[in-house]
Amino acid sequence: MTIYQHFTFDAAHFLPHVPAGHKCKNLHGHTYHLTIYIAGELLEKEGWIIDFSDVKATLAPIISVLDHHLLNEVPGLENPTAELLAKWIWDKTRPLLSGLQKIELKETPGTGVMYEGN
Ligand SMILES: Nc1nc2c(c(=O)[nH]1)N=C([C@H](O)[C@H](O)COP(=O)(O)OP(=O)(O)OP(=O)(O)O)CN2
Ligand SMILES: [Zn+2]
Repeated sequence: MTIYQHFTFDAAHFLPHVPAGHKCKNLHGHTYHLTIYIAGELLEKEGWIIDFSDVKATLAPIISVLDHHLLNEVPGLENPTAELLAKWIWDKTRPLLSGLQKIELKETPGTGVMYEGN
């Protein structure tokens, strides 16, 4: 069984490696939508895979590094594309959440990335 939990955070960024004149070279912001998928066995007594509260508590310190910050200043996010941000979130979350299966990160209503660790 797989459960999921949705988070949002707001952050500014610019993309340093796009060609001159590309709009994303300018500082701008997004409301990111992050969905975390966790797979595991149903615990018989509790009737759940993991308490959603525990997932929220695990993600909180990771998201707080991003929320209302300039992503380019976060170590490891000097080129904060959606792809590299998803990988960064995965790399921070995976050691803390053993059943982590997939993350989805939407940068705009119509664009985003899915990452399963490879
Ligand atoms: N593969 C990727 N392409 C782009 C990324 C990315 O992370 N991965 N990022 C950007 C920029 O961050 C940009 O802010 C997003 O631009 P865009 O999709 O054009 O979004 P808009 O809302 O500005 O689109 P409009 O159609 O102009 O409203 C670009 N590409
Ligand atoms: Zn952007």
